[in-house]
Amino acid sequence: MTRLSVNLNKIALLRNARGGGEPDLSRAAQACLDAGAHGLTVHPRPDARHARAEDVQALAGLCRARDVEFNLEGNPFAAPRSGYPGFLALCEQHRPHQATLVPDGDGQLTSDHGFDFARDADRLVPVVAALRAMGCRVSLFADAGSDVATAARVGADRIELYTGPYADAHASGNAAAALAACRASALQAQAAGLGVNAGHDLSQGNLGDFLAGVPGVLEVSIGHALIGEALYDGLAPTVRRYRAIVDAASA
Ligand SMILES: CC(=O)[C@@H](O)[C@H](O)COP(=O)(O)O
Ligand SMILES: NCC(=O)COP(=O)(O)O
Repeated sequence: MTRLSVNLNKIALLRNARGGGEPDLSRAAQACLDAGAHGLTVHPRPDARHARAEDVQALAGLCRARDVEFNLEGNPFAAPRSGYPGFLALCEQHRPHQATLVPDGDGQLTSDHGFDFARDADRLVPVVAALRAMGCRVSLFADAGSDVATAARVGADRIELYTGPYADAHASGNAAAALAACRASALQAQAAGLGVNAGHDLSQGNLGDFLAGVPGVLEVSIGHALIGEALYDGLAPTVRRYRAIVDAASA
């Protein structure tokens, strides 16, 4: 069964544009859960452009109260700074159910690659161990075609396949090769004992084909397209449509 985690970064981005409290992240979170989202995701960035440390606290509490998964994303190697205590500190304070590690540079517009496992494996080992000791499931952002089995050797529970290239290929009408690469990496990860999540630029237009082509995806985290589509159709109806897609793929 594939679970839907709604990423709320873009609600926070809109709120921050005016510096006040609207749109209210907790209200949006409640609406997503009421409409059937299985969990919530945020990816606070060190520049605090969208989700912030106080949002992490609020959403962690809400997810605990609603007994749903809270997925916190971030780069464990990014330096703490004013307003961003660092990814491990956020996990230590708020204990997300899942910590998804993403190797973003500080200045990146958005996530655009997974870990280089040959280079990063050694320094991931203590980080993964520390997060697991906090009780977090650990997922590592991974490119299709990378050496995903290494994620098991560093102690991770899951990988999250970076689906940006698949989404781009789907938009240009020729997703077969990108989908085959995701499928091969998912099978490789599963053979190594890892669970497989997926995310980035998934949308109502490409999600069904993705789930039909990649077996056993446990969770998709979706934000940018979902929040954009919700501008036209409303947040609750949009979440319900995503739920229908993941439910159909899981049937
Ligand atoms: C890991 C991933 O693909 C998402 O977290 C994505 O990075 C969303 O972040 P932004 O909303 O900052 O683009
Ligand atoms: N992990 C991916 C995520 O949380 C959402 O990515 P996007 O849908 O905002 O591109």
